[in-house]
Amino acid sequence: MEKDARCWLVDEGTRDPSHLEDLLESLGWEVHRLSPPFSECGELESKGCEVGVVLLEGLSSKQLSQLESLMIKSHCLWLAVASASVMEDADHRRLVATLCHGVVEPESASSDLGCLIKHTAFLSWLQTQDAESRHSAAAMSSDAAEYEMVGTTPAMWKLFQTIRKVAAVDAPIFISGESGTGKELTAQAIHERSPRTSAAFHAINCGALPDHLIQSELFGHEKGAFTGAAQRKIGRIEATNGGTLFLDEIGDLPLELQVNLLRFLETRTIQRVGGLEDIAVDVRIIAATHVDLEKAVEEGRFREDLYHRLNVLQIKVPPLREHKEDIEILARYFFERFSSEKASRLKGFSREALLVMRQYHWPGNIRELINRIRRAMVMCENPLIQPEDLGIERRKISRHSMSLDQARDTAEREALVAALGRNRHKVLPAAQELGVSRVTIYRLMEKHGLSRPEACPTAKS
Ligand SMILES: Nc1ncnc2c1ncn2[C@@H]1O[C@H](COP(=O)(O)OP(=O)(O)OP(=O)(O)O)[C@@H](O)[C@H]1O
Repeated sequence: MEKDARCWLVDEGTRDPSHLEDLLESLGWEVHRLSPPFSECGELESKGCEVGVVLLEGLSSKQLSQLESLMIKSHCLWLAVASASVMEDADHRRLVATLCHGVVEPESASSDLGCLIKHTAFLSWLQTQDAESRHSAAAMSSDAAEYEMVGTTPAMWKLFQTIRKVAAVDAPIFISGESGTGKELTAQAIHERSPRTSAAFHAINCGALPDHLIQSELFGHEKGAFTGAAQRKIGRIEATNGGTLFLDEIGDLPLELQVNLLRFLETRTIQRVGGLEDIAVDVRIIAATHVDLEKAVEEGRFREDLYHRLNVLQIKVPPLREHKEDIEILARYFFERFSSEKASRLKGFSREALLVMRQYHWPGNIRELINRIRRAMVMCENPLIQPEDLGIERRKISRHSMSLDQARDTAEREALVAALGRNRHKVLPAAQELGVSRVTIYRLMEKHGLSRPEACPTAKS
């Protein structure tokens, strides 16, 4: 054992006060003692200890609760030395069950502690490495952060690349995708990267407005145009002059208004309700729907000519189940974003919660993920969010059986996607990380149907 292995030690025991310290030092550990009051111990990061040992003996309940807070705040992993009689107490039991990675009886510490602390320190080191690579993956997706869109998978890189391309031109865009996948966010990202960025971005949900209001909402009206029109009203299209108008749920636009919208797209002018004047307006239209618009055209519910006018450029936002490898990074992103709402003892997600999130089908996509995480952050009573806090019923998790080959394939694909994501889809560093050749990476990408983006989007391109 190298001498620079450092550990914390809490030992207020009534037995031989230096027994554990001597033992740890004889095993090659540099021991740093923590003594009450634990609330004054400050941050524990300074000494570079990866692991801590707590003797659960001789601590008052106040000291125990201060110690618990200290352990939650610390970044190291903890081991308990506790006798069976101490473990009969519920508070001691909870501390061990929720915050410790191992427990040994005082009598067997001399024989068992050495091995346990070595393994725990190694686990702590692995976790630090993992956190760093996740951190750098998040930093690498800073292009995405520019749109406030998170994602490191090929599906999301493709989306970011398309956003950049379509932002540069001024044609209408049609965004399709299931509810909650990020269609509005995509529209906003396009606007922000387009030459129209300094003008307004307005979003209107065509399905949320009653038919009699939507015409005046979109086109405005003149004073006295109809009963109740006491003032002239500027419509959303006119108010967006110079900018981008996002028409969500375009499939719900009544047929007569589809005619007016088509006219606007063809002439670039509008008429307010009750007005005769043609008003020139320069607005880029981005439309979206989560229903099959082609089918609506076939069934005569949507005008074919308007469909073609709107459908010049297409973007499909993938459902969350098609980029499951992003779930963990999205979950951690939203956890940070809502961290002001969380209980102070909450530290993150348990492995089981992450696993359940990966297995779940996410019919409500990213919106559902956000809602479940916010709920879990409020409801959770442990330091780590558990599957039940997320409210995902186990029966809703796909539990289809898998052969060993399928399981290997899934693991291979996940490792590949994660390595490419962490390395901005550059093959060489991903190959080095996975310990394989570039040729193998290309072969695996082909095998798993992963295409490499032509060029990664950059923040200032
Ligand atoms: N890639 C992403 N990264 C971070 N947040 C996202 C991402 N995609 C979507 N969101 C968030 O998910 C929520 C739902 O997104 P959005 O409203 O854009 O979906 P939508 O497809 O337009 O939904 P609907 O069809 O119901 O109108 C929003 O809070 C949005 O900020």
